[in-house]
This record gives sequence, C-alpha cells and structure tokens, in this order.
Amino acid sequence: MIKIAPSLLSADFAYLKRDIDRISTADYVHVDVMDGIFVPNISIGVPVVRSIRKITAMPLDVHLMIDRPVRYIKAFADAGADILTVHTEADTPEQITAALEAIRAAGVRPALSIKPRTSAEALLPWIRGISMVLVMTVEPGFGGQAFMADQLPKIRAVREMIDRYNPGCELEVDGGIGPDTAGLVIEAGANVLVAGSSVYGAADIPARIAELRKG
Ligand SMILES: O=C(CO)[C@H](O)[C@H](O)COP(=O)(O)O
Repeated sequence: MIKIAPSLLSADFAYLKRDIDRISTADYVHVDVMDGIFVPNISIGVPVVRSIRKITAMPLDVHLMIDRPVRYIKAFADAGADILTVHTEADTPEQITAALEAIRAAGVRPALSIKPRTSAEALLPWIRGISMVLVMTVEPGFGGQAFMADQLPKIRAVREMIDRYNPGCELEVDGGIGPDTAGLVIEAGANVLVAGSSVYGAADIPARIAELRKG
C-alpha cells in the first residue's frame, strides 16, 4: 500500500492544528526540522514537535536536516516522534551508527536519508537495521522545488537493496512530489510519498491525497 506523508513545511504555522486536521486521511505527518547549518534554512524544533504530539494521533515522521543529529535524538524522541530520520551526510559513520542506536534505544523507528548527490551505496552499512530509507528528490532545505528526475535510477537501486537486505524497510521519497511525479516514484519502488506544496496547495486536500496514493 502506498502511504502519503504531507510535509508541514507547506502548512500555515499560525494554524498548525487546522492544517494537521486537514490531512487526516494521510498516513504520516512529515515534520521537517532544519538547523541552518546542515541545510540553508531554519524551520522548527523540539517544542513544536512536542506541541504537535498533543493534538494528533497520526504517526509523526520527523526528518532531521541537522548537523550531528546524535545530540538531539533523545529530545525528539521524548517530544513524541514515531520515526526519526537522520542523514548519512550529517556526521561521521561512527556517529551515524550512534544516532541510529539512540533512536532504537528510545523505542522510535530509525530511518536514514540521502541527499541527491549521495549514492545508494552510502546506505549499505546500515540498511539491515533501519525501518525506512528517505531518498531526497530535491536538495533539502526548501519546499516547492522541482522534482529531480535524475534520482529515479537511485530510487530503483535503493528498492533493490531493500528487497535484498531488509524487505520490511519502507522507501520514502521527498521533494517535488505531485500528481505528475507520484506515479514515477511509485513505479521506481517508493512506498511512502512526502508532499508539501502539492497537498497544501490543493483546493481539495483529501482528493489530492487520494490522487497521490493512486500514483
Ligand atoms: O524536506 C523538504 C525540503 O527539504 C520538504 O519535505 C520537501 O521539499 C517537500 O516539499 P515539496 O513537496 O513542496 O517539494
């Protein structure tokens, strides 16, 4: 089954409860955490995740676009994240292993993301022990960017890797996903689609979520 994870980056932060209620037919709430160092933008942090946790029972899929994420795993886990995604590029391999172990120890689903210029092979040291891979199909940092079609072969390669080493692992894609690109990433092997502007920019949000799910 295809899952949809609307990105709150495209929500109105003054009306977060309203905008989370509007995506109740989706599967995950995708929360983009940016630190202004790992990516050239600053978004939201631990207190906002804690507040969101109080107003929804939907799984919180928290994407940490932050440098040296091991420092903040416990705080985001305690705030109520259900999935915590760290980037392979955000620290040394040893510290990425430590971050994933800390996520597991906190009882949260561990996930690993790669930026567009990072190869699928970068996931190999960790692929057996993670719950989800997130392939970025834009340079992380901003919503509303164009989908990078040159990432499709990498999505296929990650799908092969998952089927071989960890078939229960989910494959999420993020960046430029809308009615024109959902089918492409599903065909390439993705089963979780993050979508910000195409969901929150839609006149009928439940209809758009259903449309994306069909691909
Ligand atoms: O992680 C992100 C940016 O770094 C966002 O989740 C992503 O870009 C979604 O926005 P859109 O669907 O508008 O492309």
